[in-house]
Amino acid sequence: MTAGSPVVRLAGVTRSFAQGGVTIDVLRGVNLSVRPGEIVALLGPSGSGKSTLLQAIGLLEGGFGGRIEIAGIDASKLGKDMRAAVRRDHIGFVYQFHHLLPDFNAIENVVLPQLVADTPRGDAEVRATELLTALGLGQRLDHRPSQLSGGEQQRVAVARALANRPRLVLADEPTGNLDEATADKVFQQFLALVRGEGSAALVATHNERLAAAMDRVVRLHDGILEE
Ligand SMILES: Nc1ncnc2c1ncn2[C@@H]1O[C@H](COP(=O)(O)OP(=O)(O)OP(=O)(O)O)[C@@H](O)[C@H]1O
Repeated sequence: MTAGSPVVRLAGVTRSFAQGGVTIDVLRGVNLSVRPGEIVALLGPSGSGKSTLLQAIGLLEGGFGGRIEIAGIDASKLGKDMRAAVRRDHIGFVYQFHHLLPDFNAIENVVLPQLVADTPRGDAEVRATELLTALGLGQRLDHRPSQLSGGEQQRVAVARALANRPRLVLADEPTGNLDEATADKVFQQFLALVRGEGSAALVATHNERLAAAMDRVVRLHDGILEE
């Protein structure tokens, strides 16, 4: 990938689901470019296909039409293993519910994805400690998820998403599960950290106020993306 080339480039991305003999066209030709370091809000009503679009970009499933490029790699025609490799090397995920491993403490949850990416354990622990400390969790490193508040759990999930220095962070309602005050605080920390790391991000949200804090807003409407 050359310096200025997009982290994500979608051209004519489609996705349909067959349900009880009826086909719903959820994505009907989505075009999108995200530049390195750019933080983009993905707005759209419930059921408009935001999660489906993040799944396309996250290379989690097949079944999409059109072209999906991640970090200059045409992922549309890759098999499952190659898609997993692109995902591991370039993408971090934050979900509405944290999906942390319950039997592992905060630092281990942030170390594990780095071990999967062949980072030596010592380096992975240093990185995890730095990220968690930057998120205000320096005193919570050895707490398991059940010993953390909802906001703290989401911050561990943010640290985990950034652990492998992804070029792209995909976030699906990352603070949708938190009360408003906590959501605002966690979201500001998320934005500051992503900006500091220089990662690009695409953040699905219903929240216009959070969207306004990002660099650009795109909206899904009738299966098409509008600026
Ligand atoms: N695996 C599936 N099989 C059938 N239909 C699906 C499947 N996944 C999603 N859909 C349908 O696709 C549409 C878009 O769903 P999606 O979850 O992407 O919307 P969303 O914008 O993320 O919604 P929300 O904001 O409520 O999370 C919905 O009508 C949903 O029912």
